[in-house]
Amino acid sequence: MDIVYVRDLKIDAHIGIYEWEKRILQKIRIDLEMGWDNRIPAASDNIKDTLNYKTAAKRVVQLVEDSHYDLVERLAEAIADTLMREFSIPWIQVTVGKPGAVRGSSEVGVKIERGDRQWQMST
Ligand SMILES: Nc1nc2c(c(=O)[nH]1)N=C([C@H](O)[C@@H](O)CO)CN2
Repeated sequence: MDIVYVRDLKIDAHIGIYEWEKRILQKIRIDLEMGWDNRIPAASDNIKDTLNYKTAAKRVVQLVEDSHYDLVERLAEAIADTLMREFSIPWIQVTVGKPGAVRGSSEVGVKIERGDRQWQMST
């Protein structure tokens, strides 16, 4: 399966389980790996045939900025669900990281995969 990806997308989010976290914005970091048949836009050279990484990234920024979840697990699920539904993505991997949340670690977070990884591209 081909992939369209967005790496190291940094967004200010309301996220966290503690009261003090609910009052502040924290930087989170997002990686997306999205399954797509890239042979079609490669043949047409037309943006309409792509999974447009700019549009997808902007949708994630909007979703994160409009949300306030406790857990990174919940946010990762919301991102996966929204992108799969709105962009007809067959398989997605979403990483949500909180840099600096744990002393001594550069980043903590979750990585989830949703959809059909065996999805076959049309021939
Ligand atoms: N698996 C998780 N563990 C923790 C989370 C989380 O969202 N998922 N969140 C926190 C706190 O919000 C922490 O980031 C504050 O520093 C702790 N563990």
